[in-house]
Amino acid sequence: MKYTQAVELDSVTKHYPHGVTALDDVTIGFGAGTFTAVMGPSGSGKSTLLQCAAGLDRPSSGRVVVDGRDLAALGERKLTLLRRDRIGFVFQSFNLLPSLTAEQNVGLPLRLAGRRPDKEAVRQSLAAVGLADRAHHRPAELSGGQQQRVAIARALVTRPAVLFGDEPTGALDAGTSRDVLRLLRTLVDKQAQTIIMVTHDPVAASYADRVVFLTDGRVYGELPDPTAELVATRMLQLEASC
Ligand SMILES: Nc1ncnc2c1ncn2[C@@H]1O[C@H](COP(=O)(O)OP(=O)(O)OP(=O)(O)O)[C@@H](O)[C@H]1O
Repeated sequence: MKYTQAVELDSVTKHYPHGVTALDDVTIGFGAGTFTAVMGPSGSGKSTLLQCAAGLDRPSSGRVVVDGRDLAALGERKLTLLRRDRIGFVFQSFNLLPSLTAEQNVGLPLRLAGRRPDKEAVRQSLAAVGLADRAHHRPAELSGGQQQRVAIARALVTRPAVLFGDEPTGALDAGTSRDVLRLLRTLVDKQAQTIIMVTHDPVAASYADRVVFLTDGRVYGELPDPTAELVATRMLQLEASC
Protein backbone atom coordinates (compact mmCIF):
# COMPACT_ATOMS: atom_id res chain seq x y z
CA MET A 1 0.00 0.00 0.00
CA LYS A 2 1.28 3.46 -0.86
CA TYR A 3 2.18 5.41 2.24
CA THR A 4 0.73 8.88 1.88
CA GLN A 5 1.38 11.97 3.93
CA ALA A 6 -1.67 14.04 4.83
CA VAL A 7 0.55 16.98 5.77
CA GLU A 8 4.21 17.68 4.99
CA LEU A 9 6.42 20.52 6.16
CA ASP A 10 9.66 20.93 4.28
CA SER A 11 12.30 23.29 5.78
CA VAL A 12 9.60 25.54 7.22
CA THR A 13 10.81 28.69 8.95
CA LYS A 14 8.55 31.34 10.44
CA HIS A 15 9.86 34.70 11.57
CA TYR A 16 7.78 37.19 13.51
CA PRO A 17 8.66 40.85 14.00
CA HIS A 18 11.27 41.85 16.60
CA GLY A 19 13.63 39.04 15.62
CA VAL A 20 11.48 36.11 16.81
CA THR A 21 12.03 32.83 14.95
CA ALA A 22 9.01 30.75 15.94
CA LEU A 23 9.85 27.85 13.57
CA ASP A 24 13.40 27.15 12.49
CA ASP A 25 13.85 24.88 9.46
CA VAL A 26 11.23 22.29 10.44
CA THR A 27 10.89 19.24 8.20
CA ILE A 28 8.27 16.71 9.22
CA GLY A 29 5.54 14.56 7.71
CA PHE A 30 2.21 13.44 9.15
CA GLY A 31 1.06 10.17 7.60
CA ALA A 32 -2.55 9.79 6.48
CA GLY A 33 -4.59 7.96 9.11
CA THR A 34 -2.15 8.64 11.94
CA PHE A 35 -2.55 10.50 15.25
CA THR A 36 0.33 12.81 16.27
CA ALA A 37 0.68 14.85 19.45
CA VAL A 38 2.89 17.94 19.34
CA MET A 39 4.48 18.94 22.64
CA GLY A 40 7.09 21.38 23.87
CA PRO A 41 7.68 24.13 26.41
CA SER A 42 5.71 27.37 26.24
CA GLY A 43 6.89 29.45 23.27
CA SER A 44 8.52 26.50 21.49
CA GLY A 45 6.44 27.04 18.33
CA LYS A 46 3.61 24.50 18.68
CA SER A 47 0.76 26.87 17.76
CA THR A 48 2.82 28.40 14.97
CA LEU A 49 3.43 24.92 13.54
CA LEU A 50 -0.30 24.21 13.64
CA GLN A 51 -1.18 27.58 12.08
CA CYS A 52 1.30 27.07 9.22
CA ALA A 53 0.30 23.43 8.67
CA ALA A 54 -3.39 24.40 8.58
CA GLY A 55 -2.85 27.25 6.12
CA LEU A 56 -3.96 29.85 8.68
CA ASP A 57 -0.55 31.51 8.50
CA ARG A 58 2.09 31.52 5.77
CA PRO A 59 5.67 30.46 6.58
CA SER A 60 8.52 32.90 5.91
CA SER A 61 10.23 30.17 3.89
CA GLY A 62 9.85 26.46 3.19
CA ARG A 63 7.01 24.39 1.83
CA VAL A 64 3.75 23.13 3.34
CA VAL A 65 1.83 20.42 1.47
CA VAL A 66 -1.67 19.47 2.66
CA ASP A 67 -3.59 16.64 1.02
CA GLY A 68 -1.11 16.71 -1.87
CA ARG A 69 -1.41 20.46 -2.46
CA ASP A 70 1.43 22.93 -2.03
CA LEU A 71 -0.12 25.80 -0.05
CA ALA A 72 2.32 28.39 -1.47
CA ALA A 73 0.92 27.73 -4.94
CA LEU A 74 -2.62 28.58 -3.80
CA GLY A 75 -3.98 32.12 -3.87
CA GLU A 76 -6.07 33.37 -0.93
CA ARG A 77 -9.35 32.16 -2.43
CA LYS A 78 -8.13 28.63 -3.16
CA LEU A 79 -6.45 28.47 0.24
CA THR A 80 -9.73 29.48 1.92
CA LEU A 81 -11.54 26.73 0.00
CA LEU A 82 -8.90 24.14 0.95
CA ARG A 83 -9.16 25.16 4.62
CA ARG A 84 -12.93 24.98 4.48
CA ASP A 85 -13.19 21.63 2.71
CA ARG A 86 -10.07 19.65 3.66
CA ILE A 87 -9.09 20.90 7.11
CA GLY A 88 -10.92 20.58 10.44
CA PHE A 89 -9.99 22.49 13.57
CA VAL A 90 -10.96 22.04 17.21
CA PHE A 91 -9.86 24.41 19.94
CA GLN A 92 -9.80 24.45 23.72
CA SER A 93 -12.91 26.64 23.68
CA PHE A 94 -15.69 24.87 21.84
CA ASN A 95 -16.82 27.96 19.85
CA LEU A 96 -20.36 26.69 19.34
CA LEU A 97 -23.15 29.15 18.53
CA PRO A 98 -25.40 29.15 21.64
CA SER A 99 -28.65 29.81 19.79
CA LEU A 100 -28.21 26.86 17.42
CA THR A 101 -28.93 23.20 18.16
CA ALA A 102 -26.14 20.59 17.98
CA GLU A 103 -27.41 19.59 14.54
CA GLN A 104 -27.42 23.19 13.29
CA ASN A 105 -23.94 23.84 14.70
CA VAL A 106 -22.60 20.74 12.94
CA GLY A 107 -24.24 21.80 9.66
CA LEU A 108 -22.75 25.30 9.85
CA PRO A 109 -19.58 24.67 7.78
CA LEU A 110 -21.76 23.32 4.96
CA ARG A 111 -24.07 26.35 5.19
CA LEU A 112 -21.09 28.72 5.19
CA ALA A 113 -19.87 26.92 2.07
CA GLY A 114 -23.18 27.87 0.45
CA ARG A 115 -24.36 24.27 0.46
CA ARG A 116 -27.59 23.08 1.92
CA PRO A 117 -26.63 21.09 5.03
CA ASP A 118 -26.63 17.47 3.99
CA LYS A 119 -28.86 15.88 6.66
CA GLU A 120 -27.21 12.51 6.29
CA ALA A 121 -23.68 13.95 6.63
CA VAL A 122 -24.75 15.85 9.77
CA ARG A 123 -26.44 12.75 11.20
CA GLN A 124 -23.37 10.60 10.50
CA SER A 125 -21.05 13.18 12.07
CA LEU A 126 -23.14 13.36 15.24
CA ALA A 127 -23.39 9.56 15.36
CA ALA A 128 -19.58 9.27 14.96
CA VAL A 129 -19.11 11.30 18.15
CA GLY A 130 -21.84 9.38 20.01
CA LEU A 131 -24.39 12.20 20.07
CA ALA A 132 -27.07 10.97 17.68
CA ASP A 133 -29.64 11.42 20.46
CA ARG A 134 -28.64 15.03 21.25
CA ALA A 135 -29.21 16.53 17.80
CA HIS A 136 -31.86 18.98 19.02
CA HIS A 137 -30.08 20.14 22.16
CA ARG A 138 -28.52 23.59 22.40
CA PRO A 139 -24.95 23.96 23.78
CA ALA A 140 -26.24 25.12 27.21
CA GLU A 141 -28.16 21.85 27.49
CA LEU A 142 -24.99 19.78 26.95
CA SER A 143 -22.04 18.96 29.23
CA GLY A 144 -18.56 20.33 28.44
CA GLY A 145 -17.47 17.00 26.98
CA GLN A 146 -20.61 16.77 24.86
CA GLN A 147 -20.07 20.34 23.60
CA GLN A 148 -16.52 19.42 22.55
CA ARG A 149 -17.95 16.35 20.79
CA VAL A 150 -20.32 18.62 18.85
CA ALA A 151 -17.31 20.80 17.92
CA ILE A 152 -15.50 17.66 16.72
CA ALA A 153 -18.56 16.56 14.71
CA ARG A 154 -18.67 20.05 13.14
CA ALA A 155 -14.95 19.78 12.24
CA LEU A 156 -15.56 16.37 10.65
CA VAL A 157 -18.69 17.14 8.65
CA THR A 158 -16.74 18.09 5.51
CA ARG A 159 -14.71 14.85 5.84
CA PRO A 160 -11.40 16.73 6.16
CA ALA A 161 -8.05 15.22 5.20
CA VAL A 162 -6.71 16.33 8.56
CA LEU A 163 -8.17 17.33 11.91
CA PHE A 164 -6.07 19.79 13.92
CA GLY A 165 -6.58 20.13 17.66
CA ASP A 166 -5.10 22.99 19.69
CA GLU A 167 -5.40 21.77 23.29
CA PRO A 168 -8.81 20.18 22.52
CA THR A 169 -9.09 18.76 26.05
CA GLY A 170 -7.57 21.77 27.82
CA ALA A 171 -10.90 22.95 29.22
CA LEU A 172 -12.18 19.52 30.31
CA ASP A 173 -11.82 17.61 33.57
CA ALA A 174 -9.74 14.42 33.57
CA GLY A 175 -12.64 11.97 33.06
CA THR A 176 -14.35 13.97 30.32
CA SER A 177 -11.01 14.60 28.68
CA ARG A 178 -10.37 10.86 28.54
CA ASP A 179 -13.73 10.30 26.78
CA VAL A 180 -12.87 12.88 24.13
CA LEU A 181 -9.38 11.38 23.65
CA ARG A 182 -10.88 7.90 23.27
CA LEU A 183 -13.18 9.36 20.62
CA LEU A 184 -10.23 10.88 18.73
CA ARG A 185 -8.42 7.53 18.92
CA THR A 186 -11.50 5.73 17.54
CA LEU A 187 -11.75 8.20 14.64
CA VAL A 188 -8.17 7.32 13.69
CA ASP A 189 -8.60 3.56 14.15
CA LYS A 190 -12.04 3.14 12.59
CA GLN A 191 -12.18 5.93 10.00
CA ALA A 192 -8.47 6.44 9.24
CA GLN A 193 -8.82 10.09 10.21
CA THR A 194 -5.52 12.01 10.38
CA ILE A 195 -5.18 13.98 13.61
CA ILE A 196 -2.50 16.46 14.70
CA MET A 197 -2.99 17.71 18.26
CA VAL A 198 -1.06 20.21 20.36
CA THR A 199 -1.19 19.36 24.05
CA HIS A 200 0.61 20.04 27.33
CA ASP A 201 -0.81 16.89 28.90
CA PRO A 202 1.28 13.65 28.80
CA VAL A 203 -1.88 11.58 29.33
CA ALA A 204 -3.52 13.21 26.29
CA ALA A 205 -0.34 12.66 24.26
CA SER A 206 -0.35 8.95 25.17
CA TYR A 207 -3.46 8.45 22.99
CA ALA A 208 -1.44 9.40 19.89
CA ASP A 209 0.67 7.10 17.68
CA ARG A 210 3.68 9.31 18.25
CA VAL A 211 4.71 12.50 19.99
CA VAL A 212 6.77 15.17 18.25
CA PHE A 213 8.73 17.39 20.65
CA LEU A 214 9.56 20.99 19.77
CA THR A 215 11.97 23.33 21.44
CA ASP A 216 13.02 26.80 20.25
CA GLY A 217 11.13 26.27 17.00
CA ARG A 218 12.98 23.06 16.13
CA VAL A 219 12.04 19.39 16.21
CA TYR A 220 13.88 18.03 19.23
CA GLY A 221 12.84 14.42 18.80
CA GLU A 222 9.98 11.98 18.45
CA LEU A 223 8.51 9.25 20.61
CA PRO A 224 6.60 6.41 18.93
CA ASP A 225 3.95 4.46 20.89
CA PRO A 226 4.05 6.92 23.78
CA THR A 227 3.03 6.18 27.35
CA ALA A 228 2.17 9.04 29.72
CA GLU A 229 5.21 8.18 31.88
CA LEU A 230 7.67 8.23 28.95
CA VAL A 231 6.21 11.51 27.67
CA ALA A 232 6.43 13.13 31.11
CA THR A 233 10.08 12.03 31.46
CA ARG A 234 10.96 13.41 28.01
CA MET A 235 9.24 16.71 28.79
CA LEU A 236 11.23 17.06 32.03
CA GLN A 237 14.49 16.42 30.11
CA LEU A 238 13.44 18.90 27.46
CA GLU A 239 12.55 21.63 29.96
CA ALA A 240 15.83 21.05 31.85
CA SER A 241 17.81 21.45 28.62
CA CYS A 242 16.14 24.79 27.75
N1 LIG B 1 1.87 37.04 16.13
C1 LIG B 1 3.08 36.98 16.72
N2 LIG B 1 3.93 38.03 16.69
C2 LIG B 1 5.14 37.97 17.25
N3 LIG B 1 5.63 36.89 17.89
C3 LIG B 1 4.82 35.80 17.96
C4 LIG B 1 3.52 35.79 17.39
N4 LIG B 1 2.94 34.57 17.64
C5 LIG B 1 3.86 33.86 18.34
N5 LIG B 1 4.98 34.60 18.54
C6 LIG B 1 6.22 34.14 19.20
O1 LIG B 1 6.66 32.97 18.55
C7 LIG B 1 7.15 32.02 19.49
C8 LIG B 1 6.37 30.71 19.37
O2 LIG B 1 5.02 30.94 19.77
P1 LIG B 1 3.90 29.80 19.77
O3 LIG B 1 2.61 30.45 20.17
O4 LIG B 1 3.95 29.08 18.48
O5 LIG B 1 4.44 28.84 20.93
P2 LIG B 1 3.69 27.65 21.69
O6 LIG B 1 4.67 26.55 21.79
O7 LIG B 1 2.39 27.36 21.05
O8 LIG B 1 3.48 28.30 23.13
P3 LIG B 1 2.35 28.02 24.28
O9 LIG B 1 2.55 26.61 24.75
O10 LIG B 1 2.70 29.01 25.34
O11 LIG B 1 1.01 28.25 23.65
C9 LIG B 1 7.04 32.68 20.86
O12 LIG B 1 8.29 33.24 21.18
C10 LIG B 1 5.98 33.74 20.65
O13 LIG B 1 6.20 34.82 21.53
